[in-house]
Amino acid sequence: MAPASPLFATLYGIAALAIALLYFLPRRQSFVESLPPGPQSPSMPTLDAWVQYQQWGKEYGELVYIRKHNMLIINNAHVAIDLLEKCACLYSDRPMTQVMKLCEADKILSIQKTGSGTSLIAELALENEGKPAEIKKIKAMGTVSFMAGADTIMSAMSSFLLTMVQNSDVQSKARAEIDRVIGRDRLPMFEDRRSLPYVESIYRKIMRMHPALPLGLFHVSTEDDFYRVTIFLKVDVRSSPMSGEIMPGSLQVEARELKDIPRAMNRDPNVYSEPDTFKPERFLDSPNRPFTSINNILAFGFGRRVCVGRYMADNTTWLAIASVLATLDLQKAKDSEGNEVDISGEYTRTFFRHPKPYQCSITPRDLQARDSILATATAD
Ligand code: HEM
Repeated sequence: MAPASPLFATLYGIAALAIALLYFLPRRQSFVESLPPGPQSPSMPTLDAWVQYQQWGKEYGELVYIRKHNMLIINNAHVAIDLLEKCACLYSDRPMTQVMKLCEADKILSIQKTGSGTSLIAELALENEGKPAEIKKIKAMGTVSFMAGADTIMSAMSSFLLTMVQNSDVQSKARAEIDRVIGRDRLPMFEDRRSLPYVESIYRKIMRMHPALPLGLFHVSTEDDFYRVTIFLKVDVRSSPMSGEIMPGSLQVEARELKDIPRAMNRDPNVYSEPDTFKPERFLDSPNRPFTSINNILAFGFGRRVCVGRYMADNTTWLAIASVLATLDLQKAKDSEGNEVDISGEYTRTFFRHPKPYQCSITPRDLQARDSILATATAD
């Protein structure tokens, strides 16, 4: 075949360029417009941040983008599952500031890494086989787990105690269920759990209404990504930078730091009617409830970063709740004239959320309950 003349080659080139421009430019524009909405240059809340985040969720939608801080706030459980679980390989890093590095926080497993398997600890232990110093650091994970576990379970238990003091009718119903199913001769055991739906509902309700970490923990994305936009844009994203900055003209959905807000998700009025009212009965309405998967307890977070201590936390908290209900009577405290002392029900406004100190009365239900409690102290 005869070679094309230079004139034809030039004309073909111009035509191809024009078609490419027509094809790309409108989409580039629509992509830029498709960045999630959010407040412009907001001042970021330091106390009760979840309240402001939830408010932004109401104003801007389930994904709120804070451009100034390069941060996405996720207020909706379905979006959190789509991004943090279904695309977990992209959204499972943790933020690491210079100050954290200077404090050697990059050695703490729960703040690291990447990785491809399901167990980060196992992966690191294998990588560091034969290096005692590194293995020692991996073992230090136990200490971090203790810190992560102690405050969170304490928060759940404090919320439970406060809620029972404020709702003695709920306490009585739970106690009646335990007496009917287990009797009075022994304390509840794990084997009893599925026979105690009302107690389970109380536990689930506490975890829903009072997540110990109402803001969750930051996830950081390691690559650009698109969500609910066309495949065409998805392909183009591969050429865009991973710096986490929005580059002019790059087709990038900004998703560097993500905050999932368990508190907002747990109080989503589209999912829960009267989300702020403590009514465990509502968990009993559908056939499987309240015994659904532990994955439905959003307070434990999402994806590859989901709380590693959640089975321990779930069992420990449930057993403590069931044992307290079986043996103790929780009431408002009384002053010297016999009047009930009011409880403000206020919570701390910081990272770990706890009820503020309040007065209450905790006594054994009766002599039999007292004996059951004392027997645990002498049991083998
Ligand atoms: C009621 C009790 C607990 C609650 C509500 C809770 C909640 C959470 C949440 C929200 C996260 C972040 C998840 C995410 O980023 O998506 C987390 C992470 C973590 N939790 Fe818990 N937790 C509890 C108990 C425990 C216990 C008992 C342990 C250890 C024995 C523990 C160890 C950890 C660790 C090590 C991480 C970091 C995991 C990682 O970054 O890969 N937690 N927890």
